[in-house]
Amino acid sequence: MTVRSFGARLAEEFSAGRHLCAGIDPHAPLLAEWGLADDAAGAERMGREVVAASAGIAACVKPQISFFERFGSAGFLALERVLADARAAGLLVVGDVKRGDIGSTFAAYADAWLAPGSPLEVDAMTVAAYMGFGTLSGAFPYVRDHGKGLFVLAATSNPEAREVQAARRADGSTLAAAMVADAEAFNAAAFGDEAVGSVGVVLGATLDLATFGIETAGEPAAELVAPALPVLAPGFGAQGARIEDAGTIFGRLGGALLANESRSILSGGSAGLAERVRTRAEAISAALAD
Ligand SMILES: O=C(O)c1cc(=O)[nH]c(=O)n1[C@@H]1O[C@H](COP(=O)(O)O)[C@@H](O)[C@H]1O
Repeated sequence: MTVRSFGARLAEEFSAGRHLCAGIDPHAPLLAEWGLADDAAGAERMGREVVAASAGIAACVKPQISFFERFGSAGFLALERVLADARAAGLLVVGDVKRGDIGSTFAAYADAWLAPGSPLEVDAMTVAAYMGFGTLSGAFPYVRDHGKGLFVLAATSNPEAREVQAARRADGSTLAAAMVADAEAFNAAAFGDEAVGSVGVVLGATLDLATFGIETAGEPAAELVAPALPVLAPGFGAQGARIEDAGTIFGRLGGALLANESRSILSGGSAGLAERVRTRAEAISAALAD
């Protein structure tokens, strides 16, 4: 059986006009607001409700591992159930695990999150390549042959990002721009004949990307010449960026954009969740269609 690449599955979402990535971040105050206990069962319930509200509306969901990990093994079991629901609903899942390590141990993280049949199997995971892009190589067989994806932290949405990620390497490029270039080079080599690559980057929507040496000028259509670079963009909503401005913020990088909102979708209780997911999904497709 031919396995479809992660990029091909993303391309299908984008063609259907879906660009929202709904975050699953069961913060303690949000669980309280939902009338749920701050325990694994509460986190599971919130996660499964987000999955149900996102199916067919969002392009993907993004569970943040920390909120499950704090409950130990019960939290991991809760996450496994959320992941099973997402798979059954046909939703892409980006595991927000931000893994990074020397190559030999990073490979085991890749086995945990990307190996087909693993209890924690997701479609793509967030990774840190600050120990060198090559440390990610243990994940490449899953990406090339098993339809998996990576999102490499490049210019993150937090205010402290600049001191590290705008720093220049010996070759003159910023660390952030080098991550983008490495991801693009991987995609060109492994997925040159596809519309969308399978290795993407994380670029914060809160940033002036030009100051990180990342060029956004141009239209998304031009970027889709192939393979387009998937961009996971957190920072909308609670961190201050407006989803309506996504087209302006990302320019040519808007073609393969996944816009994430977590707290702004989750806050307000369970009752209005489906409506909040729907309005954010409509707002991001409108912003990128303009
Ligand atoms: O990799 C991420 O998802 C991520 C990268 C980044 O640069 N900034 C960032 O906020 N995130 C994650 O995106 C989510 C943002 O949540 P809200 O600020 O509540 O929308 C959290 O799960 C963060 O851990």
